[in-house]
Amino acid sequence: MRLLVTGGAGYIGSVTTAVLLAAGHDVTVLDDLSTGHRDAVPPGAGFVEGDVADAGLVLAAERHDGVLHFAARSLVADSVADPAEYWHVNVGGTLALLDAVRKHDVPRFVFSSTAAVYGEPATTPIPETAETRPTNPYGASKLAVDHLLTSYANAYGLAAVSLRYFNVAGAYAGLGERHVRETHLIPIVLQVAEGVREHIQVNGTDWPTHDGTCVRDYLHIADLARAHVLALDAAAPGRHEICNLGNGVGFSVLEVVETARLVTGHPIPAVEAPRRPGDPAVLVASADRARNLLGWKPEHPDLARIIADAWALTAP
Ligand SMILES: NC(=O)c1ccc[n+]([C@@H]2O[C@H](COP(=O)([O-])OP(=O)(O)OC[C@H]3O[C@@H](n4cnc5c(N)ncnc54)[C@H](O)[C@@H]3O)[C@@H](O)[C@H]2O)c1
Ligand SMILES: O=c1ccn([C@@H]2O[C@H](COP(=O)(O)OP(=O)(O)O[C@H]3O[C@H](CO)[C@@H](O)[C@H](O)[C@H]3O)[C@@H](O)[C@H]2O)c(=O)[nH]1
Repeated sequence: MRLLVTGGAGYIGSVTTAVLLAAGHDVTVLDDLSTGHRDAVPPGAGFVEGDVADAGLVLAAERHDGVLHFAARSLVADSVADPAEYWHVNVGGTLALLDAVRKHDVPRFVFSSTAAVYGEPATTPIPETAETRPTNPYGASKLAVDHLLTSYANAYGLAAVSLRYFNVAGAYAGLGERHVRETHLIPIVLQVAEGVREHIQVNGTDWPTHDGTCVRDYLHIADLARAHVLALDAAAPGRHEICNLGNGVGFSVLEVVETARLVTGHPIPAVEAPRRPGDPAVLVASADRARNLLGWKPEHPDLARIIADAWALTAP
């Protein structure tokens, strides 16, 4: 297929681009490089520097079979402090992109949704049928797009798939997390191991979890990327499919730090810090739907392996 990948210079978009190319697809990346890197775009993909709202220029030039939409603002705490950009980019930008998709008759649309749409879940692991009550504007903006896609599939026949990622980590094909301002747990923990930071701050030790720290479901980037290739095949006209992507096992912040100590052989000092605004206590996926609909199964569920792959790329 000929595909447009928005956000393909970012962490998840670049790895997925590499996997799509390996699967034989043609890929053009559209990215404004606001948080991504030009050199992360895999060789073999076309590159256009621009905003998602400029997608019409790319889609007008050539017929495309699908769009994979990764470009977004995606930091929970930032979205609480300054929500405007989250609504503008994540909802306004996506709406402009979908206008271009309709105008140029692009049949398939795969969207990076998130576990953050669920908020504090009533049950764990979380199925797609769980109530959606996001605890931060980031999750709310992604949920708004999920609703948008349902209506576009129903009314305009779009073949849409929302993939609700839980916490993506690790590295693949020489590509890993490389944010200028890093906020994600595993890359920060590895920066401590590397000696770039003195310690890891544990954001809250009084959460209602077994050790008082937040629990997340960490998924290998290679497994996540593969789900996108499967989603393109599963997409059906007039349907909006929603699938969680996670391993179904949760690890606390302290368990992640301890695993990273074992993997790296470094002490990784941890200090207690206040809770981070917008954080839910526990997010663990039920990914049964992805298994059944996409035929997807994680191949690298081991947390130590996920951390080791990231460490292999960053280790001094
Ligand atoms: N990292 C995770 O654990 C996680 C979990 C759930 C969902 N997601 C979603 O996955 C997607 C990718 O996340 P990531 O971690 O790779 O983030 P990232 O910041 O590394 O990548 C985002 C990319 O989009 C580009 N971009 C941002 N705004 C743009 C715009 N208006 N026009 C064009 N390009 C733009 C950035 O330059 C960057 O290259 C996001 O939609 C995010 O919400 C991530
Ligand atoms: O220095 C740090 C960094 C993080 N954390 C905690 O570690 C957990 C995981 O945090 P992080 O790695 O920042 O991921 P999340 O905030 O869970 O968000 C990620 O995972 C979500 C899905 O669960 C996605 O929607 C988001 O885009 C993605 O950033 C949270 O409890 C954080 O408060 C710390 O304690 N110290």
